[in-house]
Amino acid sequence: MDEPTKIVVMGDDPESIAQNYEDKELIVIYPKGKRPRADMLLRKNIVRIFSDYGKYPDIEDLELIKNTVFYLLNSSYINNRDRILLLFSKEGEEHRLFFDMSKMNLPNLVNMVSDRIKGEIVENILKLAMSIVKKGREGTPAGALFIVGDTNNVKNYVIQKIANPISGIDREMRSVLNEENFDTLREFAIMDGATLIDNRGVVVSTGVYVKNLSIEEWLMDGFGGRHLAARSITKLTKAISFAVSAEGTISVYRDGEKIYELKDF
Ligand SMILES: Nc1ncnc2c1ncn2[C@@H]1O[C@H](COP(=O)(O)OP(=O)(O)OP(=O)(O)O)[C@@H](O)[C@H]1O
Repeated sequence: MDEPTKIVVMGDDPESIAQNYEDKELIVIYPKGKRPRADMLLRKNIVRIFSDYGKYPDIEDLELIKNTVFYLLNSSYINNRDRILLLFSKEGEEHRLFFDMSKMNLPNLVNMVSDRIKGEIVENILKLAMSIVKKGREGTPAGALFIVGDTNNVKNYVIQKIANPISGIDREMRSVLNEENFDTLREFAIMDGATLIDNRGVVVSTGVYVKNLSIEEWLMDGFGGRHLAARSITKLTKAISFAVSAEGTISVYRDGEKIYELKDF
């Protein structure tokens, strides 16, 4: 086995594994409700990620591990040249998996849309979408629709349902590139309708509806309004759309096709 370039630690007790790797850089994923010990907070070679899902990795739960790797890849914690040693603790035992990312051919959303949207914008919209899944609306599930790029053209196909609620907010506070804005942006995004984001990552409108959805597609696909709108707008324009369903799935559309899906992280 080649030397790993990154070590990812997860499971019911990630810290007991992490302490065996004092001199290594680690990405430690904490399960719901587990807070880092003080000595872990002091360690500089640790990236801490908190999973709110409350699921513990099971040796058989490859779906969860796959989604964790997807998430790390699409949030740039790892890249497709890394060799990953994934360690997880389960009921006092340490299980090991080794992934050579260059051999895995995993869908990397950033690459799939790099001709249209900057990678850092994609990463942050994905993070914002995931925070909507995790936090919902006061504890109940919430959804959203982000329509990103080709904004002038997109405006021809949408209507502003209510006076644009975000227009009074400073431009800097409307940027998805600054994670400090996420609380505000999340509140606007979970309101009725879609959120338009320009190709600099600035939210330009919220509460817009995609017009003239095809009734035939609606009937044929059994799609809900949000997913049909997400798909339709990417057929009509060069925008990329991110639909966050109330069930917790994030779907990304380009040119009328779903190109990526993230769930159960
Ligand atoms: N044409 C549209 N343009 C923008 N947003 C829409 C449109 N239609 C529906 N939505 C938004 O999607 C929300 C959910 O609508 P609906 O339940 O029909 O969609 P869905 O695809 O089944 O939803 P979910 O994504 O939660 O599964 C609506 O409350 C509204 O905020």
